[in-house]
Amino acid sequence: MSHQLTLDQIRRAPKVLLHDHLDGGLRPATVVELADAAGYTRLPTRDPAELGAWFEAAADSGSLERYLETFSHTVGVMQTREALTRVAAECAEDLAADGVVYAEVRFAPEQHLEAGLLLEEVIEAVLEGFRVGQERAAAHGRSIRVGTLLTAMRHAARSQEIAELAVRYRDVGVVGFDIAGAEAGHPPTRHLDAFEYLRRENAHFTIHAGEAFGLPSIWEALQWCGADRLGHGVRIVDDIEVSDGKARLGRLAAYVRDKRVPLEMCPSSNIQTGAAASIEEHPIGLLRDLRFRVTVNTDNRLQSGTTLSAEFAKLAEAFGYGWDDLEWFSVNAMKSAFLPFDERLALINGQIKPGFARLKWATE
Ligand SMILES: O=c1[nH]cnc2c1ncn2[C@H]1C[C@H](O)[C@@H](CO)O1
Ligand SMILES: [Zn+2]
Repeated sequence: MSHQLTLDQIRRAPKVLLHDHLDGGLRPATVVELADAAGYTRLPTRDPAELGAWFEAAADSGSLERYLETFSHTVGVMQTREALTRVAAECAEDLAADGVVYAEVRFAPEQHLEAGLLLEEVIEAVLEGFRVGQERAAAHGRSIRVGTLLTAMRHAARSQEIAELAVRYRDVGVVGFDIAGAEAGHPPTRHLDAFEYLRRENAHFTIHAGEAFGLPSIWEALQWCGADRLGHGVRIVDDIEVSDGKARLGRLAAYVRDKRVPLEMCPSSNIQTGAAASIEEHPIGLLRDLRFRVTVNTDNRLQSGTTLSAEFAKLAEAFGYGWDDLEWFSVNAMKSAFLPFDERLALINGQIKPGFARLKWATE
């Protein structure tokens, strides 16, 4: 039974993706075409293959700050309605082609105002793109549902405004809110007003925390801000001591596990930013063994040259994961989605479990 799963097999599994940035998932060829259309001249190369390699190499910096610098080019070419709609449509199509059946994709509307769009126009262009992409995928026999998360940048001061938009658009495709950007020096409590507002509105949010910065950031995100999920959260391992094969959880780690706080882990991204040393040493192995509510994600497919299937393939190789593990991660992710409970259940029982059952049966 314990044969190594291939990338091709994994692509056929019904997967769930909770942490994927719209401006970190463009096709390299699209970046080049959009740059040409907009007269954007700062790309390091106009050759799509070279550009893809450039993004990966530049993001492979060992520092979150330098990793984030690569976004100036993707954000730079995503300043018109047409560009935003195209990028969102291709995102939905690419995820569907990779076998993702439910995705939450995030972006920061405030970064797309350089050519004069209003925040509302940015959001509507992206929602339209996801609608088009889902339709195109369905026409190719691929079912995908995409929910949108609105991100506010943690170094900026627009989180309240963006949180209000997340609530305003919640019945038409926006399912939650997030903060992202450089973590050190920008604690989530700076945006407490926005989080308190969202809680009063019964809205959902996740916070990038415990990626470049350690336990205090995770503690603030959960206990001050009230985050439903943690973006990354890898540093929670700093509160776990392993000796003689036994793990001892500190109070924060115990809280995260006891409360079933979903961890949106992004293995390849963590290696590029220095949050983890290698796939083999990635905390996901320990956290999965300890039954934290771990999910597997891409973060930025362009900067990491990855797909959700490729992330699972790397984990399968490093930790010997098989279908049961992949199903566990997928059900974990679906349980943690910002969708109504009945819709989550319908996806678990209608698509994820039957899909894995078919794959297990076919490869027995
Ligand atoms: O992993 C990340 N940590 C913090 N910020 C990130 C990460 N990946 C992308 N971002 C930033 C850069 C994007 O421009 C922004 C919105 O998607 O979010
Ligand atoms: Zn992220």
